[in-house]
Amino acid sequence: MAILEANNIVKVYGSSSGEGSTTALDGVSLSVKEWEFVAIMGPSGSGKTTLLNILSGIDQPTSGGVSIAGQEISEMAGDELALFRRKQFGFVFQEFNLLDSLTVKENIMLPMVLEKKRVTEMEKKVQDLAKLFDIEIILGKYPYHISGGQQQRTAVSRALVNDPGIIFADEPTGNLDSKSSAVIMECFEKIVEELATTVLLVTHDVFAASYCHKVVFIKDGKIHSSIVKKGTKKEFLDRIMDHLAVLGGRTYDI
Ligand SMILES: Nc1ncnc2c1ncn2[C@@H]1O[C@H](COP(=O)(O)OP(=O)(O)OP(=O)(O)O)[C@@H](O)[C@H]1O
Repeated sequence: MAILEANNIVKVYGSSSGEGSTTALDGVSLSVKEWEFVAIMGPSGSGKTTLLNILSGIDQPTSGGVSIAGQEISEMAGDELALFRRKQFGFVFQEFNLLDSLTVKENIMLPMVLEKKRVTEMEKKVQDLAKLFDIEIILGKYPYHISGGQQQRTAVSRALVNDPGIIFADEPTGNLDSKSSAVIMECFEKIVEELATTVLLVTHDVFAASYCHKVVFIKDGKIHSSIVKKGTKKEFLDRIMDHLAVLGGRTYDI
């Protein structure tokens, strides 16, 4: 069953008269199934972040609609959308976005505090996620005393505390070395396989994309093609590279 449906999304930045405007998305339709693990790739400026922001309700399309679990988010009012996003979505960004004044444990708990969850429930959730992502021993530390990979695993845990239906991630390995990137992508695999959550990410990183079930390629604001994983990770990585070579644009991280 599809958890996310995007229908003919158009996004124009700037004046609608056309003078100085940029058409970032030009009729994008996309369907993501429950428990699917999908990467969006494409050259710089092709519209990836714009698409992710519209699918996750951060930004509004100029036209077209997005429905999540059967609910049209483009028709929701401000407060209703904010509540829906808090309950249904988890976010992971390149920059980790942790609060330096809070410990790892407090950072993970924060979204549950906002939801006024019971302390025992919050404690259990933090312990379960910390165990799953191997960050139990750093729960009492502050973000500036842990590595980038540990910070990102903290951010991934925080994104999951309210049991979202979908995790949106924008370049989640962009600030990590190759070893930490592999660990983060294994965390996303666990999110899909063990927590039965859908993951949609934007990446320039071919290695990261090779962990996904499917890669959607975007060029000049349009869906260019998509490929589904078959065979080994290495075989999928080679096919992704072949598609990117056809797509052209900037050099990708490998
Ligand atoms: N707020 C904005 N105002 C005006 N134009 C914008 C804005 N945000 C993005 N754009 C333009 O829209 C197009 C798509 O940008 P977007 O950031 O979605 O691409 P991207 O594929 O994520 O790029 P990158 O890989 O470099 O991050 C680009 O031409 C960009 O310059």
